[in-house]
Amino acid sequence: MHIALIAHDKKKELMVRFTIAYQHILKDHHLYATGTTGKKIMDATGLSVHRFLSGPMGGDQQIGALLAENRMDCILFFRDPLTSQPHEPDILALMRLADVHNVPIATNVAAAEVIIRSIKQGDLAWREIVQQKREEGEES
Ligand SMILES: O=C(CO)COP(=O)(O)O
Repeated sequence: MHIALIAHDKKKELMVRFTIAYQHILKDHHLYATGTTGKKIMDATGLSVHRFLSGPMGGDQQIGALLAENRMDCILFFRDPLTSQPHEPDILALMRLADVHNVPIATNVAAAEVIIRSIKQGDLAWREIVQQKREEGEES
């Protein structure tokens, strides 16, 4: 499973604690993150994370590009709804693309816990079929 991890500044500590708690599941998947979030996760857990640019510099858009190609299977995005973000349009675009492509997206830790447990149970295995179809389409 290709999993994107993103957290706004006031939610980064929560994301770090989340990734420590679910490290035993996350370690079996391909992890991606925006720049600062990814660094904090790697420092705290030792997990291998592919880091994109920092969110305000275009990291959300880079993850959005993978979503648009159906190369991302779920997004765990701990948003801060109480602080305005300079790159709000990028954030909205990311969430829109998740809806366009039916990619599960959690925007808070409670939803992220549901998604991570369902990944463990294999409930998102249907995403592998989506990926397979995409790869077949690329070959033809
Ligand atoms: O701003 C973000 C998401 O919108 C997160 O970016 P950073 O992980 O680089 O702080």
